[in-house]
Amino acid sequence: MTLSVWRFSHQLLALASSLFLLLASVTGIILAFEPLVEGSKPYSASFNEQTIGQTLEILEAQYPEILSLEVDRYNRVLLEGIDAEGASFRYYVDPESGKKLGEPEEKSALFRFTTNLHRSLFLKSVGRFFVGLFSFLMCLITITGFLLLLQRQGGWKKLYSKIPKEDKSSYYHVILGRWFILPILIVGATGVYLSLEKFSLLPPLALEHRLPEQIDETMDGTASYELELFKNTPLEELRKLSYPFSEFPEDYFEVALQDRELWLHQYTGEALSELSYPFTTLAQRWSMLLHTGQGSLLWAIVLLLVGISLVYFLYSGIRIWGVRTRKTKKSSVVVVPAEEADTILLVGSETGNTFAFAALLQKALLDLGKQTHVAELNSYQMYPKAEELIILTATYGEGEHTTNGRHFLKLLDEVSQQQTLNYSVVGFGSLQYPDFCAFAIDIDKKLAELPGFEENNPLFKINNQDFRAFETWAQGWSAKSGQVLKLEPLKKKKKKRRYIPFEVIEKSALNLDDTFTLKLRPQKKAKFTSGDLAGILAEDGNIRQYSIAKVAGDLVLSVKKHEHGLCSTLLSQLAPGDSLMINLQKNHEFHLPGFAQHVLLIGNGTGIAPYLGMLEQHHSDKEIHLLAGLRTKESYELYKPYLEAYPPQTLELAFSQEKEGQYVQDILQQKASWVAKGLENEMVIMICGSLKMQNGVLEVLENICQTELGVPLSDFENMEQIRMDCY
Ligand SMILES: Cc1cc2nc3c(=O)[nH]c(=O)nc-3n(C[C@H](O)[C@H](O)[C@H](O)COP(=O)(O)O)c2cc1C
Repeated sequence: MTLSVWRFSHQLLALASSLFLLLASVTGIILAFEPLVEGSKPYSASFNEQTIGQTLEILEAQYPEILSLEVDRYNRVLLEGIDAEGASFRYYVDPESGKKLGEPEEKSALFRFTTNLHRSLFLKSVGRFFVGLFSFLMCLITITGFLLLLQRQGGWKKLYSKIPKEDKSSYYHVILGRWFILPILIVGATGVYLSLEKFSLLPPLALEHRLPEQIDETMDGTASYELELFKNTPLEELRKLSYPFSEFPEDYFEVALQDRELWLHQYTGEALSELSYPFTTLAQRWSMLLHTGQGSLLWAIVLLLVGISLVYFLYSGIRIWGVRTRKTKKSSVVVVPAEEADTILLVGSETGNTFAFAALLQKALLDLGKQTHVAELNSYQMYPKAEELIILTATYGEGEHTTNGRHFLKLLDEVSQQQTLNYSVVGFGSLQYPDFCAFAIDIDKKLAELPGFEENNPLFKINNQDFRAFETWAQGWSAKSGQVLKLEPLKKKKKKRRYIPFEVIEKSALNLDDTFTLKLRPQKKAKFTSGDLAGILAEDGNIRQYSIAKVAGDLVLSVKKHEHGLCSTLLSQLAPGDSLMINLQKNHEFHLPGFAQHVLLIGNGTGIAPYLGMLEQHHSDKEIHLLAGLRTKESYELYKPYLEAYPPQTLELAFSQEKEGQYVQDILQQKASWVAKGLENEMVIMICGSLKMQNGVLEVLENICQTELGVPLSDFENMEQIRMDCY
């Protein structure tokens, strides 16, 4: 079965039973306190291997007439009898001294009310039926959830491996799911079992004893505690012992032990009848214990946590579902039929984000007059008028296809187009997964092999739905086609951005590369750190983001002035004393992780900026190396004051426009064995700057890992040892 079927079932079942589950969870939380309250009362005894016989001897010496003796789940010994004044009594006793401990109390009104609600919703049999049904649905929800978890984690072996942090609700939904799946399944299954039993759908629990035809007439006065069974059976084995009605040998002891029931001749101790409990009785008792926690404080606490976790699952599940439905609503407003379109935009998406990118692209293509048809990968068909095919796709599982793209590779073989299609593939993935954009890579390879397809733009991979990277791809497309694709900014969440005023403290002159640095001081309380992003609103209403450094509390950024760059022009015109509004955004993935002791910072051009702050902040607690790619020696002057104030352990500079014509990749390759050793010793490598440089560096790193260590780079990516912020 496919991922989407499991997800659909999981969501549908959860939605259908959400009200019941909420009610059952809240009442379950209250009822989990019952065993805690009961267990805390001072009536429980420790039996210390005491036998039934020893207990009877102690009790018979103190109480003139005993009717029955019962040991309950809390190890409380309940004695029923008639006292010297002829009055009947029923109380807990200490089996070692025979002393009265206290009288059984009635179940509290709160627990009675809640039990009724939990068991039958106050609807008697009808209610019980629904409770049983919903308990069954809860089992199905748990099983489908587990299958989704397996899919997500990439199999059993990785079930407890790291969970990439996406949004908070999914993250904790999965974390709690891993821990509570088994207890929830137990609660659900025992709930179903107890309901079946109440509807007499299971064999009856009562045993059918039969007396033998002949009963020994002996009445020799042997004391009951002398009887063999009582002498040899520990008290903890006993559930209930009922004394004979009279002294006649036809009346017998009724003994219920943990595993069987006996009728004992009251003088000879002969077993007149002995029947073992069938499986159903034991299952009923275990179900009761596991469903209610009665008798086990530890399990009662687990049940309490199960109740709380179920409430959280409902809350987070509804949030996840809401977010997905919103995202999956494909915002493509214009519908161009496949038969009419000259441009085909096919999308592989699971949770809808890629559709949001596709919608922007479709809009931009339509603006260029291209008749753009948008569809899922699985809808691939003949496109009689198409000239161009653009594929945007995510990757799931262990580098696998999205559900809506699972037939695509097969369809490519089966459906042949009449004319040649120019194609471009854009992969959306996450570097937190070992097989980054693997599905896009597969598609790209397949198209390259098939006749009738010609590559228009090379495969482009985007990490973490990075809109800046998508813009870079669009620029590549524009350069190739000679038409400018104008993408509207991605409307992610309609979060109100908070802008904080900063004052310009310093601005360097433009260097040969048209690059300059800005030092800005917050005019209000502002929380940020090196590696975070500064969003600056340009005249066209779009926001440009810059990686920033925090140096002595000030914000430092490096900007390359582009000829037509609205934002970079605006920034280049600032002078000390001017004010600038900045929207600060946390960029956790590009912070130095706490565990890192050795760090290799790799950057080119303006991508060096965040490192200036990291060097200052972590100068004393980490060993930091910097490998920087610049055009000329003069380009270095911009960063020199910062790097001299807090110099890295080693500084390597690659100048692409000087005689030696070096790139950071070249230096990295020269240091291959040092890099490999570092990675083995938990060194963290950070990469900031152009995507071209990032791709080159990743290629060299992959090569180093394979040749020097015999492992893929993804091993280190998964350990969060590779961190990137490229654009
Ligand atoms: C369960 C799961 C598995 C994923 N597996 C991969 C993977 O193997 N490779 C990869 O590059 N990205 C992987 N991703 C990341 C997604 O492909 C990425 O977040 C993508 O942008 C999601 O797009 P969508 O919202 O359109 O589905 C995975 C994400 C999830 C939730």
